[in-house]
Amino acid sequence: MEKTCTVMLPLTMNSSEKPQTVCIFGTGDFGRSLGFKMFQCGYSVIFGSRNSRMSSLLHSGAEVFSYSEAAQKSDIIFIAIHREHYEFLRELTEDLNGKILVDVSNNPKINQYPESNAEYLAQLVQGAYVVKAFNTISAWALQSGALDASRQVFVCGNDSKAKQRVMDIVCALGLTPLDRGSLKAATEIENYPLQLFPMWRFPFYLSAALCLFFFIYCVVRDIIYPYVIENKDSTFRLAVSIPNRVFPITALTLLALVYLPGVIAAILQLYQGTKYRRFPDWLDHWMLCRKQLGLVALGFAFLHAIYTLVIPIRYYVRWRMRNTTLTKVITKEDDPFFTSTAWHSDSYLSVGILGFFLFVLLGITSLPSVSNMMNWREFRFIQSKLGYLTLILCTAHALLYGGKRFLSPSILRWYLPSAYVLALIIPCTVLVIKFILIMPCINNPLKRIRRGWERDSKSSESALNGKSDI
Ligand SMILES: Cc1cc2nc3c(=O)[nH]c(=O)nc-3n(C[C@H](O)[C@H](O)[C@H](O)COP(=O)(O)OP(=O)(O)OC[C@H]3O[C@@H](n4cnc5c(N)ncnc54)[C@H](O)[C@@H]3O)c2cc1C
Ligand SMILES: NC(=O)C1=CN([C@@H]2O[C@H](COP(=O)(O)OP(=O)(O)OC[C@H]3O[C@@H](n4cnc5c(N)ncnc54)[C@H](OP(=O)(O)O)[C@@H]3O)[C@@H](O)[C@H]2O)C=CC1
Ligand code: HEM
Ligand SMILES: [Fe+3]
Repeated sequence: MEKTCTVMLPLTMNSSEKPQTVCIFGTGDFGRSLGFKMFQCGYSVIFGSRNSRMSSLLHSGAEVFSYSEAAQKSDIIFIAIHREHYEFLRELTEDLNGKILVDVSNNPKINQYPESNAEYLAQLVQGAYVVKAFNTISAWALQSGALDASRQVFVCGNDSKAKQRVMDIVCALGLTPLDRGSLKAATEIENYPLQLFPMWRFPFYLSAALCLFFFIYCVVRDIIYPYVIENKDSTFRLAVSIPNRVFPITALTLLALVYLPGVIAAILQLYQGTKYRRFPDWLDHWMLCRKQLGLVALGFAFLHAIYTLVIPIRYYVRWRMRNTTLTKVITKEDDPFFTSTAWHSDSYLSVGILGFFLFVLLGITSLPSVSNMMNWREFRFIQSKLGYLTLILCTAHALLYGGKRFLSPSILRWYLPSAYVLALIIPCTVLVIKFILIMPCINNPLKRIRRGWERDSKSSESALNGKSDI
């Protein structure tokens, strides 16, 4: 669960105290916005600039000096300048000695330089304490106050006192500081705003691949097969029928893939007899993007629910109903009511609706504002226990929908079973393995491993004991 770490610090300055003076190098977009925000929050702001004339763009009360003069007036300096222009700071080494320099810079490309901008700044001005911060907050957001995106400010630096000073300022501006450790973390912090939804990439590509596969599969079975065998044009199915197969199948498969890494992890832990060995990278990454996988699955389930709503108003469905009724009337054929069929239809629909309800509940509890109100046990109860219940209900929905036809040879077309049969493979596998894992004879050793017990250390211990006995 991703919880934000909020460092609790006093937000306001004591009004009887003299306002703290901060210095900003650079009167560009970011420098001006940061200066304005700090001014609003009670700081006294001075700017260092190549041109020490007061600009009309700066807030009233701001003072502008040459870089060298400004540096002498404050012990904390924000460097709101692009990295390529840092070189002149070398000449100010004396003025900047012992000062805290806050590097706010970003680069246009990931890993553009061998070292991070903050480390480069630390090399240029050796006697200063460099802290990386604020690069994830945009100038526009600072100025407009509309911090719609993240309020998190990643901070890193080698000097803890300097870092704390910067974090105090972050808090005073109403933002959330996140301590990322030493200046070595600057590369990662600088790459962060350049990444485009990194945790969503795997779920996105996976769902696109699944959709494409099932789409082609359904086109072959439901459009090409009737055309080749009966010369029937079923292309109209491309609009609703096939999407309403592909989307729920993708949703169910993705939901199962949310719970698959958990069982693989449990099997690995049992096999290795310890929880202290790292999972392989692919499994680690998979575990970390389960939330995103789950939310993409929820999106597809929503599409299925909406497509299902329109079934009764479809021309094809109404035509078939009219046609069946007319045929029955003409042939004077009886149309008996089968309670078992009614049960079958109602039960798969009801199980689907309940599954969908729990699915939505999982989605709601993944909202930070909701998950922040829950403790760890409550969150795990919903995500893990109710999550499995969701998987059981959705799998049962598809199984019941298949009903008796499920594996009958008559539904094979060119030896291909219905798409939902394929869709059931992963969910059923996950549920069967989970069922085996929760059996006491397997669950108990697993629980012990998770509490820190190690099989190897015990066997090596007993081997040692054996040796000492000899
Ligand atoms: C709509 C939707 C929304 C979701 N939202 C969220 C969300 O907001 N946040 C979220 O985290 N997930 C979310 N998920 C994903 C999923 O529900 C959770 O990850 C859930 O907790 C998985 O349960 P589990 O029982 O499989 O795994 P877990 O119980 O988490 O773990 C499975 C196994 O891995 C082991 N394990 C896990 N981590 C470690 C570790 N670090 N070291 C050693 N062993 C470890 C456990 O001991 C256990 O054996 C969402 C899913 C859906 C469908
Ligand atoms: N804009 C944004 O939303 C964000 C910007 N940042 C970072 O903040 C820093 C400043 O960005 P931004 O304000 O947008 O950029 P601007 O181009 O608007 O401002 C850069 C400032 O650097 C100063 N400067 C010093 N030396 C030179 C030089 N040789 N040539 C040109 N300018 C020089 C100038 O100030 P003067 O004329 O007073 O000397 C100039 O105004 C960058 O490192 C950027 O990555 C980080 C997060 C968001
Ligand atoms: C509001 C809740 C739901 C309703 C009313 C509902 C209804 C239906 C209906 C009517 C069908 C048959 C479609 C057809 O005949 O073409 C169907 C099929 C199916 N549903 Fe649902 N469903 C719901 C939720 C879900 C959820 C949450 C999942 C799983 C994530 C799911 C997975 C499936 C699958 C896999 C099929 C088989 C698709 C096929 O091959 O045709 N459903 N559902
Ligand atoms: Fe989480």
